[in-house]
Amino acid sequence: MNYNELYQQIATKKSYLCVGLDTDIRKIPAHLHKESDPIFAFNRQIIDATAEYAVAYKPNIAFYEAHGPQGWESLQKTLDYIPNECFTIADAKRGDIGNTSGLYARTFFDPSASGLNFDSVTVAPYMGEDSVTPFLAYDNKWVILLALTSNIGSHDFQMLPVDGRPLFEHVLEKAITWGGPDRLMFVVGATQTAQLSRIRELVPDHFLLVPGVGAQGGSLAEVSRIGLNSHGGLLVNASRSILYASDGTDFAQRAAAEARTLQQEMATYL
Ligand SMILES: O=C(O)c1cc(=O)[nH]c(=O)n1[C@@H]1O[C@H](COP(=O)(O)O)[C@@H](O)[C@H]1O
Repeated sequence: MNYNELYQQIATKKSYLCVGLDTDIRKIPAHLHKESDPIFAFNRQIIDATAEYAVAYKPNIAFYEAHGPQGWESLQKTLDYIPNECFTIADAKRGDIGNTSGLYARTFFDPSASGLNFDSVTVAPYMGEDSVTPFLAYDNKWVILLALTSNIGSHDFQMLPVDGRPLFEHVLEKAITWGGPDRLMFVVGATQTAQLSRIRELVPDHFLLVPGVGAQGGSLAEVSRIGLNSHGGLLVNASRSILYASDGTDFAQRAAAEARTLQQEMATYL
């Protein structure tokens, strides 16, 4: 999916909601455990319930690969089920020496190799340019680079001063020389709004993937006030607050209600 198609979808749905498919077998409703593939059975109903409110879906790969081959199968079926108009994110946080990154890119971007055909993958910047550029070698595929993450550990390295400025600023400045706003996005945690104006100064046109509203307590209002640009420019993710709004047979209805509440708030900011 390209930049304009993504923006068009945001404008049409009046939403920049990304539903995170962090599907935890221990948290899904008991009645689904009798299904042959409980994870897919859960995801299918979540996708059906939220697709009118969401522009993107983000399966977190850990929740699938933890189950071995059966988990990869659930992931494949889930990806194939996501409506075509929605942007898809493999939240895998990969990155390694060049030839290894090349194989990670094939895993998520080359259906003839792996069966998977994601629009984007999350990548860690720590190993530098040659660990990131193999993901940029695929047409119409995106890298979503970790810039300033939502967790407390973000202070350990990302906020460390380097030449008088936090390390994450150097990551942003360097990375925009590798890919433009049509190929590269950045992860910025919703808990990091104190840094968001500065981030928007450095990358005014790039999309930001913003996780951390809902269960991690980030403010959609604050993120939107500072982070939106003329093309939307944000994908705001919520996972647990949508997926596990109920653990009963009404889980999909409750997920829809959560997604709708977020979408309606987003519509007021667009
Ligand atoms: O890359 C991510 O998506 C990510 C980056 C980050 O800084 N913080 C963060 O929470 N995430 C992911 O976003 C999702 C957040 O889930 P909830 O807190 O349940 O909404 C999880 O899949 C995390 O792995």
